[in-house]
Amino acid sequence: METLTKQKCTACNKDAPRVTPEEEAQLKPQIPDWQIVEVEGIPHLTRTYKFPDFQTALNFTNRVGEIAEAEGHHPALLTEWGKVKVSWWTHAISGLHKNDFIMAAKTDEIAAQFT
Ligand SMILES: C[C@H](O)[C@H](O)[C@H]1CNC2=NC(N)=NC(=O)C2=N1
Repeated sequence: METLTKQKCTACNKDAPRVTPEEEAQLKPQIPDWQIVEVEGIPHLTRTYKFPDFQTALNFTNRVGEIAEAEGHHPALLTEWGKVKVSWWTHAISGLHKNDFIMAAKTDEIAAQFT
């Protein structure tokens, strides 16, 4: 099974396929520090990263924004002093798509550059 970080997002519309439980079980081990949480009935992939200060948190936020723009797939970002909460889900299908797993893995790659 291909590494998530090497994959690109696909354009999503309302008919895009949600990840199946089997796919989720196969993909989730590549993003072990992420949680799947339901928000208003919609599953989100979410993780909170810690940073030494606000400026570093903001720099990370902007880097995640850059890859979101590059991939055409966007997160929810809550940037606070010393931490950033990142959530990925696919609005078009009100659920989780493979794109969300790809972007969570790419988010981890960016975070690794801040350690
Ligand atoms: C037109 C534009 O490509 C779409 O609205 C994209 C933008 N980014 C997106 N990001 C996410 N997370 N879900 C979407 O459904 C989505 N749709």
